[in-house]
Amino acid sequence: MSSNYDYDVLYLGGGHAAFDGAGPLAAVGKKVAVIEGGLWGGTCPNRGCNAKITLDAPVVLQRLAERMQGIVSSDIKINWSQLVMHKQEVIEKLPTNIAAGLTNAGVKLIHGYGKFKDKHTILVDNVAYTAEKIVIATGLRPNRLNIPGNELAHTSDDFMKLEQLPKRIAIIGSGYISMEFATIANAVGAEVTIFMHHNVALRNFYQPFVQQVVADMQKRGISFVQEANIKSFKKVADKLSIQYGNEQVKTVDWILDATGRIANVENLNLAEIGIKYTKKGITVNQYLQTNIENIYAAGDVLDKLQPKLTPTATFESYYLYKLFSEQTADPITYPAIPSTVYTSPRIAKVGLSPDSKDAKDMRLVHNKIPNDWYRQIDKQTTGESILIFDEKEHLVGATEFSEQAEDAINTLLPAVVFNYTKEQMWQLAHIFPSISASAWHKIR
Ligand SMILES: Cc1cc2nc3c(=O)[nH]c(=O)nc-3n(C[C@H](O)[C@H](O)[C@H](O)COP(=O)(O)OP(=O)(O)OC[C@H]3O[C@@H](n4cnc5c(N)ncnc54)[C@H](O)[C@@H]3O)c2cc1C
Ligand SMILES: NC(=O)c1ccc[n+]([C@@H]2O[C@H](COP(=O)([O-])OP(=O)(O)OC[C@H]3O[C@@H](n4cnc5c(N)ncnc54)[C@H](O)[C@@H]3O)[C@@H](O)[C@H]2O)c1
Repeated sequence: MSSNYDYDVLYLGGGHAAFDGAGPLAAVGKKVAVIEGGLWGGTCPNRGCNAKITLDAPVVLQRLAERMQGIVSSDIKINWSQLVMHKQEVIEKLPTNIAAGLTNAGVKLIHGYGKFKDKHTILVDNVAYTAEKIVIATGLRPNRLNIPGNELAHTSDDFMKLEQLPKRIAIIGSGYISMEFATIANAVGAEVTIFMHHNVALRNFYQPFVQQVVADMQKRGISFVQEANIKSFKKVADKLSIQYGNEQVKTVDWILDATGRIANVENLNLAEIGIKYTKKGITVNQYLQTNIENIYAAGDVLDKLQPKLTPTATFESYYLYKLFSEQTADPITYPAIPSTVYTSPRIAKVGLSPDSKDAKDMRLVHNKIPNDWYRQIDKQTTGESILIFDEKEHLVGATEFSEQAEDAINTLLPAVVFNYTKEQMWQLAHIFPSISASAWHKIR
């Protein structure tokens, strides 16, 4: 431990990028503090993953009942205000639990927004905290379209707190948040219109699968406006109007701006102490180290190629724990990071995409999900997967759209990350029947 500073490691921001590594680091004897201005746990538990998936749970039930129509009563209606209350009950303990976990591990918690005073000092409400190493983990915030009337639009944070679901909802953008929230709002009964920037939704996912999910959403009444070119939002009596395209107008009750998220790099005095960053986030080397030797960064706030997701933030936080506790001196080597869009059906993927250049000469196995007996038990009638094998028959990529795509892809993750041989694959005797047994049956 360094004697010159208050702490060995000080994290700025209290999301996954900080707390997943901060606890273990304190547990091995380092003096650690975390500064958080908002809720402990950051975006994922409070206004991201955990909150969103709770709102999605009755959609899954509704779809299941719809498929099992005739066997069970299919008329499942979702009570939005009860659902939002349930979501709140599920997530409201999380910040306290995360804070308690950190405190128990020996981490000092400092509440407030911090900024750099110098390269070893963070100021919170004019109180100085010094550390040998500082990790910037301040995450992202919602982008706001730079158009007249943008103050009339809302964010994903606002959506999840709505006490009543508005009747007509416009969603700007067609990325993760747009597609997931449109699915939920539509299932609850709202009339949803998605205004696309260009003509491609979920651009980082395998488009033939995305198109099938879009077609399903359209069948359920969600409208997609391509190349929307949004010009302004206006308030007209108690409604909102959207000016877009070629003098076109759409009247709605509520607008969700889901045009991406931007890095929290302002108000930290980064420029004053010379830390390099771009508008995509903080610039780091292969050790997650900024251009200032003792200052690191992790999580969504990084300018990086990896997806800005919780598993990435957790992996980076854990890497810094190992680096700071001298368990590694190696640069960070990212594993394949899986990702899911929680539409219904979902789209999930890991590793190589079927349309990538690297997959061109590989063996691609195309499966129709409804052909699998296990998916027939709840009458799944759509869904496909593509598995990609290299010349040594290692699984190097998998992508699926189906009701349980996230579980199918998750279960295949070790085969992709650890390059399992056929023999190793046979060493895994999965519980049967299960989604794991079903997914692994296809790769052995
Ligand atoms: C609606 C939504 C749904 C999502 N769903 C998923 C999902 O299903 N799966 C998935 O993997 N990912 C999902 N994500 C992404 C996931 O939430 C993020 O990748 C993850 O939270 C990143 O963690 P982080 O620690 O880097 O940043 P954050 O969790 O954003 O934490 C940063 C923290 O820093 C704090 N902070 C900022 N500035 C300061 C300052 N100056 N001083 C002190 N504190 C500061 C903020 O208050 C915040 O708590 C979702 C995101 C959103 C918005
Ligand atoms: N299931 C998950 O893992 C999950 C869910 C939600 C969010 N997230 C994370 O949060 C991030 C932010 O989500 P997001 O959906 O806001 O971002 P996104 O990058 O996924 O999508 C942004 C969308 O906005 C569009 N857009 C950009 N500028 C526009 C403009 N001027 N007019 C109209 N459309 C415009 C883009 O074309 C794109 O469709 C994601 O990238 C992801 O990292 C993950």
